[in-house]
Amino acid sequence: MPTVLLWFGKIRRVSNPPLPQHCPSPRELDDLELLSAGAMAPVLGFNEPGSPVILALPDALADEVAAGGAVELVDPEGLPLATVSGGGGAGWSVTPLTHAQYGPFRRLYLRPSDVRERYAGRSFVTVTDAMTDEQVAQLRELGDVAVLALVGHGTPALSAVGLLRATLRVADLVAAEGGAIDVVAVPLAAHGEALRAQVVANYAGTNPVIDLAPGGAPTAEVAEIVRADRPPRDEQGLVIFFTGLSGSGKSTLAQALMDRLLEHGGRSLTSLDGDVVRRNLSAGLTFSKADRETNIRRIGWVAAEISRHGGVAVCSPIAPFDETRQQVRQYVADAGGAFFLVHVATPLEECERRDRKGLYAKARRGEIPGFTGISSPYEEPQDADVRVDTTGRTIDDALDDVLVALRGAGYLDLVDDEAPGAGRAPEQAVDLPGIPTPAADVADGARAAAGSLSILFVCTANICRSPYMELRADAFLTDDPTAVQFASAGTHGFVDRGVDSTMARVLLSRGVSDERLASFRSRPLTRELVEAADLVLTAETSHRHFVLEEAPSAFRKVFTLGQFAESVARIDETLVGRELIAHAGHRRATGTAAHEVGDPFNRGRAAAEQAADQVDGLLRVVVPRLAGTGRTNP
Ligand SMILES: Nc1ncnc2c1ncn2[C@@H]1O[C@H](COP(=O)(O)OS(=O)(=O)O)[C@@H](OP(=O)(O)O)[C@H]1O
Ligand SMILES: Nc1ncnc2c1ncn2[C@@H]1O[C@H](COP(=O)(O)OP(=O)(O)O)[C@@H](O)[C@H]1O
Repeated sequence: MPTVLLWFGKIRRVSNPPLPQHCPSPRELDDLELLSAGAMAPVLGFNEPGSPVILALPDALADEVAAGGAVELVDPEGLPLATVSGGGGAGWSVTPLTHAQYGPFRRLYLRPSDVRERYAGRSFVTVTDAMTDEQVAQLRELGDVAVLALVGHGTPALSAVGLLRATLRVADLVAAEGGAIDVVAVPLAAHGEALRAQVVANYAGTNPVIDLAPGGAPTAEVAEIVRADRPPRDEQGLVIFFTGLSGSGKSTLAQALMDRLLEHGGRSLTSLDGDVVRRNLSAGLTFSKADRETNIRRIGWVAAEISRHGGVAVCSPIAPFDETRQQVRQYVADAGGAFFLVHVATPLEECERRDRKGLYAKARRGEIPGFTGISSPYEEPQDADVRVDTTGRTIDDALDDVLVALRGAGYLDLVDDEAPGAGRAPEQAVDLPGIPTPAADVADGARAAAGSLSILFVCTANICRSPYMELRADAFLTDDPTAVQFASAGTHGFVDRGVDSTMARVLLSRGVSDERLASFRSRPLTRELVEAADLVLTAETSHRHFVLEEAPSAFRKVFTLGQFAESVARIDETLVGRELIAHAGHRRATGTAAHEVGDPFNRGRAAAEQAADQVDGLLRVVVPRLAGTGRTNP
């Protein structure tokens, strides 16, 4: 009880100096909760030899614990949760003080011993994603069930709250038909299969643990919950973060982007400009390394909160340090937003030539110490979504690079707004997605050739990853070159564009002819294209969700490329072609991060080569098995 704890706390503080306090990361807080409840047994503390359950303390505190002292772990609001102490080789033991008292669905976070007692005699199942029709049917068959929703950091496909809402909805549905079904929240962070099995066993005790059929689209009853939890990219909260030297053009481009966004309408917008923030949120901070870091973290924290609520934040500080930029990226990810990094890569000489505020001249004269680029470092980002050198370019032209990249990534479509073609080359003018494709294109003779399988590859803009897949897949056909027909489209596909120039060079270097490259034209995905294909293979899970929103009934034939490769590898080798697809549709591998083919667009040649290698590896597994149909079932 809180009063008793407070009382104990006072006694201890009177007799001993207060313990140093530390607030663990979200993942560590999940681990702490399970450790405190005995849910990880035989793992009982942090940092035990060979255990993945690690607590990272700042050096001074780690030394304190290693020397036999103790540290108090507190939640983000400062409530003491536990002490860790120990040292020696056996790890750090945890002494619980209290556990979190509130938070959404707190009542579902039960101790394993209570769960074993309360739900004795039931079947146990685990979920990490919204349940599919097949899984719901399975639940109905099982009778009385306890559903363990694994909601710890990095484990579920949805947010913890999203997964619990979706699972409770299904539980209500099934319970209404008579079965007893209860949901338990288990804050198990991603630590690998062994620990997961151990934790589940601790909750289930001697009751049977039943695996639900993997994969598939969420059942219609929870589709709304899933959509709200995992909005499509163009509705997701977004942080557009410009970084670059003073005078590189960050504020100018950010302002021009804001204007476009305002003209376009439909999103709530916040500007966090470097100079403006320094006059308000960060007033009083200097340009020391520590103060710059504080400044950027503040901007990042505010921007992340904006993204949490679905807004768009446009930030334009110098942000010279990679580590701080990564922290901001993490804040935004933790808030469920998307982070889009623009490196305004105008070289120092040009920034200094512009010297709009006369600061470079002063810095050169030594009047401003620690000036970025002159006497203080700027660490070039290696992870920018787009890199723009503004030298010798108009603002509109430079901004276009940002807009094309934003659209390519599926976040915002501002390329073809109310002022079409303004300052833009004709081949960059694009149509909005969703425009129905002409029927002639759908029928497209070769694609629908009778007897041969038609495979549709899908990515975002249909100018980089999916064209690579389409043009490259033939190379893995060994016997009959007509056994399988390959095509591609984009969830936000450009209309009638060629292959991205970097990816085109990679394709050329891998033996695809100039002629084939030249004949490729990009296009947006349509429901008809999905329906006409025997199999749809997407670059990323988000594309798969997009396809399923367009054509929910197609779910047995829509996979990420990586997921299909893994499913195929598990299916008996005698199954090929259409049979293989049908089989995989019922026994699909669960999608994992390793299955994603990330977007190399605008990230340079090395990133394109890397994506190409990944795709080649997957096509090598998939294509010969699909082509098997040409041999066994001509
Ligand atoms: N020592 C030093 N180094 C760099 N910049 C300096 C410095 N002193 C003042 N200024 C002016 O402050 C603006 C940069 O502030 P930021 O908040 O964006 O910088 S940081 O991200 O915290 O490093 C920057 O504005 P921008 O030109 O808009 O980038 C400068 O005008
Ligand atoms: N293509 C371009 N994009 C952005 N700025 C440009 C471009 N060409 C010239 N400039 C000029 O460069 C300067 C950039 O200043 P600013 O946007 O304040 O940079 P920062 O915010 O990075 O310090 C402005 O005077 C702007 O007019």
